[in-house]
Amino acid sequence: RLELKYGAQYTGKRTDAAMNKWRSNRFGQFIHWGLYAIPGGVWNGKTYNYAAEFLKSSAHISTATWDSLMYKFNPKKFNAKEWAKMAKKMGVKYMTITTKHHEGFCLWPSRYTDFNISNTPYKKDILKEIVDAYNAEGIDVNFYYSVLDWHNPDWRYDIKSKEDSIAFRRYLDFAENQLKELATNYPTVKAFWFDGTWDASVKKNGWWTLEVEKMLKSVRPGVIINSRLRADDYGSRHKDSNGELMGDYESGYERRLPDPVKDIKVTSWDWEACMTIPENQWGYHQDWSISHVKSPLELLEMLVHATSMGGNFLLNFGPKGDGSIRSEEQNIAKTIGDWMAVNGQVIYNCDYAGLKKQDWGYFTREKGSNQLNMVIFNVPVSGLLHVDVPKGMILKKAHFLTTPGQQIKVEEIAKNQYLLHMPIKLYTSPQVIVVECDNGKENANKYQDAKT
Ligand SMILES: COc1ccc([C@@H]2N[C@@H](C)[C@@H](O)[C@H]2O)cc1
Repeated sequence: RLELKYGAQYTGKRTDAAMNKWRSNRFGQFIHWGLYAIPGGVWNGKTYNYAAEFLKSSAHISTATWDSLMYKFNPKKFNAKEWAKMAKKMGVKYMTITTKHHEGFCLWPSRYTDFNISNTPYKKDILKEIVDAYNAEGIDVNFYYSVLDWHNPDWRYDIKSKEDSIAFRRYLDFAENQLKELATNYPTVKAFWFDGTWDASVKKNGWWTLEVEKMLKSVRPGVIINSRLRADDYGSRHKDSNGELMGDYESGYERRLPDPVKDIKVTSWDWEACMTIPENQWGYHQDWSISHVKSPLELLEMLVHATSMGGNFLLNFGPKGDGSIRSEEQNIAKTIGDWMAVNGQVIYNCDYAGLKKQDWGYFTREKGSNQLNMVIFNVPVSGLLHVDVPKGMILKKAHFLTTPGQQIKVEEIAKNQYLLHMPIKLYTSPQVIVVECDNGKENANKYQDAKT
């Protein structure tokens, strides 16, 4: 083991109230909103297929030209309460919003740069309106903050000269001041989601990433920091040079999920996957026909998949420049919300159940509960759901969550193996079966292994 000054500050999962709440939330809404939402991926009549929040670079737009979009930011259809109501109906328990994306434009009236909401026609502190509206719906709010900043002249991708190190040190002070401002002026913030930390300049300043983590936790005790902020003494990111996870949860799953078999080790730490609805658009893009757009059920399966592996799922919305929410996103919020209203108990406060992944779907389990949840996406033509249980676990009664009176047959077919007999019919949404189980009891070993 290496002696590290800027490595992981602790090992294992945090078990304080703030982290327990973050973990039990499970389902969150990501919001990417900034100047990039105004052009929405189109510039001088040309549509750029790359991620809309990167239009400045994909269309080779000068910083002066891009930054003048600030004078056009005046979202006439913006209504924070409507956004929050939609999110509530979708069933999210938290929301993470881009306070500042790579473009450097700040949604809050920062003292440390004029490139912020107060110098737009909108003028008002739009971040405060959003935080207050979501908190009023009982939804926790977290802040996304990009360390990478295309606007600030002191930003550096690498440190190659004395000038670079002097300028970048000014930049790090600027960023730390902004973060202190956010943690101080928005006291209900629960977590910080850092992005734009992959460049050499940041990797060479691991000390700063720990200083920021400590500062935020002193200004806002209990606040939660993602691993993506952190670099250690040797520039190792997310996990330090001893392989220990830095920050409070792993944030390496972006537009992808851990494999239920190959990546089963993620169940031993906290993690979150963030996901776009199109293949790769975080900010609003006018034309979603350029890629696959995930269906509500595709996204719902990802949420269940994440919960089944002990992780959170952060689903991204990209509001338009006028503050309205596109119909595809409204539809997804409604469809997922309808399912969550009935079945949310198999997501909220649920975790990895400790059983082997089966083809028909996912297991989840509420901490300490003797109830096993089965969420079925792929109904087998036989109607027989195979379940392998860990030694000493016994399955008893089972029923669909929505029809507790109607028993589902639980058949023990071999040692630690069961089949549940699912009525064969057309199902048009994911089915939930709850199974009463006993642990720690040895089932009579009435099955012997074949001699081979
Ligand atoms: C160079 O690759 C990327 C990919 C995505 C990002 C940003 N991270 C996501 C969470 C979005 O904010 C996206 O713009 C930045 C650089």
